[in-house]
Amino acid sequence: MAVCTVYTLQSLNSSCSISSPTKTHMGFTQKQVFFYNNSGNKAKSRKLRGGEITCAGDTIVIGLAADSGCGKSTFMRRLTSVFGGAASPPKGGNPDSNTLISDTTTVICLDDYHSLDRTGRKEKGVTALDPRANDFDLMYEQVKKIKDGVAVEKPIYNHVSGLLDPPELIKPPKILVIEGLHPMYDQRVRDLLDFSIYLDISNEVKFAWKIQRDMAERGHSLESIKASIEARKPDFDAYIDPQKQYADAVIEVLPTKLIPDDNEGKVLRVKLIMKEGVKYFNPVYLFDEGSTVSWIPCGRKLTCSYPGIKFAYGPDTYFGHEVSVLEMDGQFDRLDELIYVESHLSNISTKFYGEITQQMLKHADFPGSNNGTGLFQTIVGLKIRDLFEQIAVDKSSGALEATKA
Ligand SMILES: Nc1ncnc2c1ncn2[C@@H]1O[C@H](COP(=O)(O)OP(=O)(O)OP(=O)(O)O)[C@@H](O)[C@H]1O
Ligand SMILES: O=C(CO)[C@H](O)[C@H](O)COP(=O)(O)O
Repeated sequence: MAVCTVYTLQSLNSSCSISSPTKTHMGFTQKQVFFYNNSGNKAKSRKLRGGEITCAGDTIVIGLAADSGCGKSTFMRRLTSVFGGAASPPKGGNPDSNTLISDTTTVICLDDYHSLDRTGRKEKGVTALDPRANDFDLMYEQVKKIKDGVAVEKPIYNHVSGLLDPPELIKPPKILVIEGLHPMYDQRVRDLLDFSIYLDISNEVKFAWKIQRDMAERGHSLESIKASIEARKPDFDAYIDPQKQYADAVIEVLPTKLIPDDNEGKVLRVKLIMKEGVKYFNPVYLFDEGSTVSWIPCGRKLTCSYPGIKFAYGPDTYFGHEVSVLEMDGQFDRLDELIYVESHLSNISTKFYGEITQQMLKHADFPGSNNGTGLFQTIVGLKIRDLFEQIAVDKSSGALEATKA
């Protein structure tokens, strides 16, 4: 019979400590243990053999990188929905907070680590994409603390005023998502990530989306949108784009190949590039793992109007890494028929038959729900849930082993 000791459990995580009486469960003498973080607050809990084990430092960290206006917010809404429950800004806090909190996830926007406000950037002649306009030391220090189970006072960059507002308290969640321009730029921050995603929107498509949003919704002129994209491009190429080489999954959005010389940017070709050999992440495949497949699903079971839909799947290399690539060109006419495509995909980490289709139907009004952007964002959301659950199981069995020692 084993009894867990302060020493074995502390060795799991330096920010844990232990107290409380002994409890017997299935012949296994186990303490009812509680962990406290370094500030003395009782931390999160998880179940272990019927006993309640509460431990700081269980937060997994996901990085999502993309340029502004490339669909990060939409992706976050899909991701938090996979975990259930609505995401909202911290209650009673700054109305211009960029943070979104749900039961399981906290999404922080890395714009909050701008070290220069809008005026400061103008005076120094740097863009927000320039590392000199961002405080990577603080970003690292705070993400590390949250990962270790310690709450932090994170700054807020106010996108309305362009100023740095007083900080807000961020408590360690189960899943912390850091989204923004530079989650993978600084090696120290990159090393804290359990999984990373890069949204790679080609220039043509980015331009079309920017026009759609900034002209229709924000009243900007076509000329000013063009000028803003041009002004950001050198820094985007220098500091943002290179991060994709580090990503575990890349969603690449390109113009369609189904319409010759298309320049409308409405029909999209989307690739999901998945790195091989990443712990807790098994790439999705179509029909047969490792084969090269081309599939036109249009016909009896999937309604397709012009220009149709084409899928492709196969192995490739990406920045010297082995990857699997799933591609979808075209768009769905009827989302309920997506189940036909879903049933031909494997390793999708769903909990029940049709879960992808259900998620897509639930958010049919989100941008990209009729094409590969929505489909692949949903799939990546499910893979993140799976990764989180696998890590939790591993940590629980690690704790159990420790208690047996
Ligand atoms: N998958 C998509 N298909 C079509 N348009 C899209 C898609 N994703 C985003 N967009 C367009 O881009 C705009 C920006 O999307 P979103 O707000 O999700 O991006 P963001 O990266 O969070 O932007 P920002 O950082 O500037 O707040 C949307 O309003 C929409 O017009
Ligand atoms: O690239 C951006 C990240 O979303 C913004 O442009 C950056 O945060 C600067 O913000 P603002 O537009 O308020 O000056």
